[in-house]
Amino acid sequence: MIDTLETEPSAAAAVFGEQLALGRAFTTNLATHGEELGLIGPLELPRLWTRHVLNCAIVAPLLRPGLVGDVGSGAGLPGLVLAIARPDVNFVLIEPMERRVAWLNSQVQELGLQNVEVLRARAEETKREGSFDQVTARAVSALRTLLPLTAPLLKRGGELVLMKGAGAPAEIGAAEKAIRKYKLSAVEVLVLGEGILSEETRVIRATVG
Ligand SMILES: C[S@@+](CC[C@H](N)C(=O)[O-])C[C@H]1O[C@@H](n2cnc3c(N)ncnc32)[C@H](O)[C@@H]1O
Repeated sequence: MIDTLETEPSAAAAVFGEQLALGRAFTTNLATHGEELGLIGPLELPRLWTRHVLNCAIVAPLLRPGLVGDVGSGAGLPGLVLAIARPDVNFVLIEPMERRVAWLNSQVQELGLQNVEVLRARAEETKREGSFDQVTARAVSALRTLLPLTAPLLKRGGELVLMKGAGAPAEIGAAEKAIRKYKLSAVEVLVLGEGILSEETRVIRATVG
């Protein structure tokens, strides 16, 4: 099915609230420029709104006021989408690729987002260890290799909110050593969007220290 910005309207209204027009504006920009800029594959364009934007936005209620780092933001998923949905939260989008950083900066400017800093860096080279209340990531790497990139960025008591596929429980099993090394507790898989989105979103959530 090819979706439009009107697909799944109740989920869209619930996750974006008053920010819905901005969420749609970002999606339109990404649909228009995403393929030529190498941000989104042609096969993903027909389901950009539901599978990518709404699937990211559904994570918004898990965030709390404070500073969130999004590792490997790429086209802005989930970081820019979450920054739109949660203007009460500050975000640092961490992305090493110049072209993607230029895209993220252009969207921050065009959409007038006041709560976003874009940082061109690899996560392990940011020098922002211990800075963030929460860290998000989506489609960057398997949990075992993602933890060394994300966990050190958190303050003590901070939280990882990592978007994952159906293999999330197996990823946790394979990451046991890293989970111990980074002193993660309350490691859990949350399934979001059940009965609201056509495709549910899975999140691995864990606390550090
Ligand atoms: C497959 S893309 C996913 C992008 C976006 N999160 C999404 O869900 O569409 C992976 C992104 O992670 C970035 N990346 C890879 N290694 C990284 C690292 N060590 N630190 C920060 N970002 C990294 C890449 O440049 C790329 O933009």
